[in-house]
Amino acid sequence: MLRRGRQRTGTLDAALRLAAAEQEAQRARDQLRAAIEAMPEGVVFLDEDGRYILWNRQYAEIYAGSADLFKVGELLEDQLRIGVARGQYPEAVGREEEWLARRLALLANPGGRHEQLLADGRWIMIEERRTDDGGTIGIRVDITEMKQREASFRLLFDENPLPMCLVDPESLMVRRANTAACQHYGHDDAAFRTLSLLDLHHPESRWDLFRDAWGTIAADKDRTWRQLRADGSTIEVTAFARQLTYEGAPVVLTAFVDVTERRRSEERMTHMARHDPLTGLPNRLAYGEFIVEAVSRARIAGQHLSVLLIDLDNFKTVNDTLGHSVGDELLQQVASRLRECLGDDCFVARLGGDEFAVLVPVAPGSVADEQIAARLIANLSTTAIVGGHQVAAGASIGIARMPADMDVAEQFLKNADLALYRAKAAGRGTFRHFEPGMDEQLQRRRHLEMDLRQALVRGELSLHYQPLVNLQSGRTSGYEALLRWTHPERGSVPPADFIALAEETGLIGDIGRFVLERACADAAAWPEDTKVAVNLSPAQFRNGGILATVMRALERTGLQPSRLELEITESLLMEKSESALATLRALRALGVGISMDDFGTGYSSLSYLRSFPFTKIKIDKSFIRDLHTSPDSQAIVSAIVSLGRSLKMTVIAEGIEDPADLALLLAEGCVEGQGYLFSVPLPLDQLAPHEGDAADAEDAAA
Ligand SMILES: Nc1nc2c(ncn2[C@@H]2O[C@H](COP(=O)(O)O[C@H]3[C@@H](O)[C@H](n4cnc5c(=O)[nH]c(N)nc54)O[C@@H]3COP(=O)(O)O)[C@@H](O)[C@H]2O)c(=O)[nH]1
Repeated sequence: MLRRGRQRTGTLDAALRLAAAEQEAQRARDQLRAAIEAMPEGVVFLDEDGRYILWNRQYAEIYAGSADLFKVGELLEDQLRIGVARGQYPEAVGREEEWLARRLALLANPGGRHEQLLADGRWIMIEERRTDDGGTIGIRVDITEMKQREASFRLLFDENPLPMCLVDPESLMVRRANTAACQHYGHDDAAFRTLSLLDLHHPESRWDLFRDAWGTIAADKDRTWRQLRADGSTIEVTAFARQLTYEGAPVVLTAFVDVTERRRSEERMTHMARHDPLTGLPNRLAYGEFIVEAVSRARIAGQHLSVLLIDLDNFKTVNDTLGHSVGDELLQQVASRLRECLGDDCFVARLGGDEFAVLVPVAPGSVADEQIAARLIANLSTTAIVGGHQVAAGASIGIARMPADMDVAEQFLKNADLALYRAKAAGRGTFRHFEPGMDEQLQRRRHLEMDLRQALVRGELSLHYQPLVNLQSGRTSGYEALLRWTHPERGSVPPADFIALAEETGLIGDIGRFVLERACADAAAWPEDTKVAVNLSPAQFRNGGILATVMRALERTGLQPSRLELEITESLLMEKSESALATLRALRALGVGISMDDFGTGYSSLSYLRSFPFTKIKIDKSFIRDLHTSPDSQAIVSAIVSLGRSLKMTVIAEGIEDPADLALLLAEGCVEGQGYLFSVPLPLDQLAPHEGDAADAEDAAA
């Protein structure tokens, strides 16, 4: 009884222990289930044969297409087969057995991760591991969003028209390059993967990459680099870099914008802004900048500089007579000659028009600047063939020195300009140094110019007339028209003080027209046999239109062309201008008389007499002034008178003041005379009756 009782008690205990153990196991299973249900991933437990033990709701949701068949003890392999049959795995379609074999092999050797595409488009990442009891725990993570992001990135990267690379931030090796990068650099993707960012850099600018520091680039800083293409050509790119993670590793996404063309056009624009397009020389702007820097450097270093301001003597004539294209070609040739003549240490620029400037470093006390100026003048004076014509540019040069003349850049050119003005006034083809006081003279000249511009408008210009007397008959054969300027404050301004200024400033055009029209109009009222002589300056020929001006004056006033005499000087013929000679011939053909003024003062007067058939030669007053006391002057006057007779040209002597000189001229047979002995130049309303005055003077000479 007791034994049976003990047996019963033992069985009960065992049953109780079992129940308790089962309870414990159930509690553990419940806890495990609760734990895996709380996990966001799908979780599945399989036994050592690959049969289902446990899975959570997320797992069932992922495989909703076959979850109805999930049962404890069922083989995962069977579920996979059913899933394949139901079309749950698109990657298996058409190669079902192969897919299953691969999947089961992964299941049999768990430990890694792989991805799986489901029929509804979701991507699942599977990670399987062995458990201690030989079973398997499987984790399923929905990576659909990540896969979409990756696909978008790939699309953005691969299809991007901008060249892009993924670069390893440590080694700078290119991990991937997109199609645009392959096309742009000329490397294929495989070649790219063997290159580092340094290999893309131009050897001379590799330092840029180090200087920019990769860390700085990665910190969203954009840089412009010089790089090389596969064919060796150089390009300039702006690189945009951003740090990101690619396939689980940090990379720097680098996009390159090719700025080669933009840079080139910027360089072209900068070059154009600072260079003269015609000659390629630096322009006034570049010169101004250069001189400021050079002066400040020279001041610090105690060096000396000279500015040579060059103005071409014959440019305007070439331009006006041969046309602008010849003028342009002349400027180009001058620029080449300047480059050839000057050393590398000289800076040459075209400041505009026919004005060039050279900056020359000189040793203290040296006259190297003068030697250069002389060399340039000699070179530019030699004839060149321009547009099929023989042309000598000729040049005048103004020199200013630093620090001798000043040490401020702005004053440098101004002083050279003043010196240039002096060089031109000295007859051109020469150079002059700046001298203190020049500025004051220039100011005076500018004021005079301003007043002269107003003179015509305000009616301050008028004509005086000086008789031209027939020495044999004593009759007044005509009058020379001489310009007079009466300024309200300056008073009477002599022509010698303003004619040259009018020529240089171009005002001679308007003034010359006024003189011609006034003189023709006044002469039209004189007796029919009385002529009028009008002075023409070479500048009126250079600017063209003189023929038309004369014709218009004759037409408007009705004066017979044969009653007009134009006085020209040798300087016009010295210019050897074909067009000036052609104009003279046309005027002569009209019937207008042409008189050579100041004869004997030029260098080769006789040769000019062959260039053109003058109607009259006027012996310069310098030979008449001392005629009766100078045997030399007598010989010259005698020669000119006989020359005129042989060439059938009337000879007139100007500046007759002394009756003794008149007597000698009469004895030589000089035809006409002019001078204070007969009359000073007078206003129209004070002209004496023609015949009386001259006869009186001749009586005095007898
Ligand atoms: N292009 C133009 N030039 C002109 C015009 N009007 C004048 N001029 C030129 O200016 C120069 C000075 O002229 P001006 O002061 O009028 O002197 C003239 C005469 O007054 C002077 N002269 C005349 N007789 C005597 C004399 O007996 N003695 C003496 N010392 N001087 C005298 O000579 C000047 C005339 O010279 P020329 O022209 O050579 O006959 C002068 O070069 C003028 O040509 C103008 O409208 N246009």
